[in-house]
Amino acid sequence: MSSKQQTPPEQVTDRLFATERNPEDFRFDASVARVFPDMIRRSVPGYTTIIPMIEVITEQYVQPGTHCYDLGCSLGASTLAMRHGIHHDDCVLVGVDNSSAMLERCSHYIALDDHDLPVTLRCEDILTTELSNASVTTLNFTLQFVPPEQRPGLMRRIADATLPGGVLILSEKIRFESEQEQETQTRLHHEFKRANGYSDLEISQKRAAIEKVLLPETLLEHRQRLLAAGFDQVVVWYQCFNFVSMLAIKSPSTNQ
Ligand SMILES: C[S@@+](CC[C@H](N)C(=O)[O-])C[C@H]1O[C@@H](n2cnc3c(N)ncnc32)[C@H](O)[C@@H]1O
Ligand SMILES: O=C(O)C(=O)C[C@]1(C(=O)O)C=C[C@@H](O)C=C1
Repeated sequence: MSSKQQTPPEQVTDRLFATERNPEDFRFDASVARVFPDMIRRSVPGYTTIIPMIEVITEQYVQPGTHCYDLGCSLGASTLAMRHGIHHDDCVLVGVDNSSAMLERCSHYIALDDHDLPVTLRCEDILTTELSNASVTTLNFTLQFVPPEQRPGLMRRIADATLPGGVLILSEKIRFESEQEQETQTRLHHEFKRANGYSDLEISQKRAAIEKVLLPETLLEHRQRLLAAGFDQVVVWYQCFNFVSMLAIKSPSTNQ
């Protein structure tokens, strides 16, 4: 998928939840794709730090002649960060998303990005997309939308596809064992949204819309599943309120 155009897609302010609407589960449809850069920047504390760090981490762990995957690539922000961190022209970079509305816009952003490494976009389910020979894989706020019972299988498939010395960058909204901490971190997250111009109505309607589709887990659940899947080390390299990013590493000495 590639189409060169001179102007980027219009930058639109997210007002999707600003007026009263019927309760409906959140979906990555065309209306979300249209406002997504604004929505994710104003909703996810640390997103604007995490994206450039994905470039730094990719640069550190990418291996020549390997595949790099961005699973749930949306408009390609994390894909482009990976692209800028890859300095081997024999690497293959693949972005996967099952929202055609997202991928259509993603292809424009990729065409506008002045960089030689080609990006392959697949409109596929990350649960079944082919993965192999991977040095760096990214799940930047995507696993949280996968049904929990499907998560162990996906983690195993990623770990099996990852070469010795390779990594998974996993960013997620998390929940906390302690009710008190859960309440404090949620309040601070909502304050972050308020500081970014979201009203109480927008915050509460978005909360209701994502309640059944964005299912956060604890850091311990993530860590245990990553280790059980075949990664050797899990490092939390970023946290702001209830949003974290982890690095799951396969030891260079691990035999496949
Ligand atoms: C929060 S967005 C990811 C943001 C993006 N990684 C970034 O850094 O800007 C989650 C994305 O995952 C995609 N997604 C969710 N479940 C998926 C699945 N099972 N297969 C493919 N894509 C999926 C959604 O369509 C959405 O575009
Ligand atoms: O948790 C929330 O309140 C959010 O709005 C988070 C979140 C996310 O983490 O992906 C939810 C949906 C959109 O993709 C943008 C942000």
